[in-house]
Amino acid sequence: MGQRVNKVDTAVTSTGHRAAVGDPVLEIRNLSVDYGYDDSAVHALRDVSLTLGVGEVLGLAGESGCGKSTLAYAATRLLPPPGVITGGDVIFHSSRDDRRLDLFAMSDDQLRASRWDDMAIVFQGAMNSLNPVYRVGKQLIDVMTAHRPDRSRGQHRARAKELLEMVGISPDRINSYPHQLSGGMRQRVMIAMALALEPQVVIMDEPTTALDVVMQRQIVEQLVKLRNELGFSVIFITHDVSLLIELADRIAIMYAGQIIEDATADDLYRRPRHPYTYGLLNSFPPLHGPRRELSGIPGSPPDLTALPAGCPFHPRCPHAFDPCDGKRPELQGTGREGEGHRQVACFLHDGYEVAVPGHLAIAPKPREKSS
Ligand SMILES: Nc1ncnc2c1ncn2[C@@H]1O[C@H](COP(=O)(O)OP(=O)(O)OP(=O)(O)O)[C@@H](O)[C@H]1O
Repeated sequence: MGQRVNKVDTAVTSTGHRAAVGDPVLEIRNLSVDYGYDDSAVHALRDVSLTLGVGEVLGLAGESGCGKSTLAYAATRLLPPPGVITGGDVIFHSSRDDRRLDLFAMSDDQLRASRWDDMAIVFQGAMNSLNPVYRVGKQLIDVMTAHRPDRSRGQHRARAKELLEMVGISPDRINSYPHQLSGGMRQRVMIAMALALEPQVVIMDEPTTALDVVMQRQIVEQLVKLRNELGFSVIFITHDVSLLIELADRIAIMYAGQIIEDATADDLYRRPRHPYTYGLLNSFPPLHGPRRELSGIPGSPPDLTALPAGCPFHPRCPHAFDPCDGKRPELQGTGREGEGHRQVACFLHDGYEVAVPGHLAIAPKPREKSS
């Protein structure tokens, strides 16, 4: 039924993560978004570039307010006012039929046809967006009927049952109303809905945040299983980087509207390069391994209407030195052997490694602040 991963080399690492970033399915290039205009504009995204590979699970993490949801809304052209896209492109490459879609150049009709079919989105609090007066089966069938009017209701009903089963819900729940399902089950229904038309990209914004840890874990495991079976690509947004270490192939860390580090999940976990990544890893308890003391990140993110000069993290950074308050570091490769993919926006990254207690013992080599 679903498309299988057969186009890309998806080498699986010892931890089960896929290592390769295959052909791109979604390219976000230099995307910038403001809320409002002029001096009071909130610069929610600044020059964000991110590529999602075919079959890849890309995690996007960062503190609240760093722009994760804005990225999801803007990249799918669902940004509500007063959000304004001030620059950039989003390109979708269909690996099924070699279509290349420039999302910002598409008409509304083209966008409507592409949504759910090419890209599906599960937004924050989606489980509460099921219509309480309709049975879940009807809601699944309605989405499919709108996009596949040539198929019979019987076919859609059979597919709805299959989808429920795929996400771990008994197919006889097709006649249940949303209030008859637990929060976890409602969230699974939303995932089933997102997968109904076999999209190539699924964007999930904090899909498990409202659920307890056990349920979160089950849903994440299910998602990985489905991705392995069906081969879709995922952008998974969360503030919980520990969850991403378990789930994602690659993780991009956002701070103040920018990507500040982008690396495979293994690399990010073992060798975080950006001091903010280090702080973030040290703010959440690991799902596995020994307990450790969590220190968090002192201070708070900057006001996005008046960003500090230089690196936006420098006022909170314990390692800030000369260039940090004057020049904005670019997101760039580290140039290190074996780190072909990793990118980091930090003046320290060259020849510098930080260690996260409880994550990995690499001796930190902090540089002295120059006087
Ligand atoms: N409608 C709006 N008007 C003005 N500013 C907004 C609006 N929506 C979001 N913002 C601002 O844009 C920035 C990015 O918000 P966004 O919701 O994208 O962050 P986030 O990382 O997804 O946060 P969270 O994890 O809390 O969902 C924040 O500073 C937020 O205050």
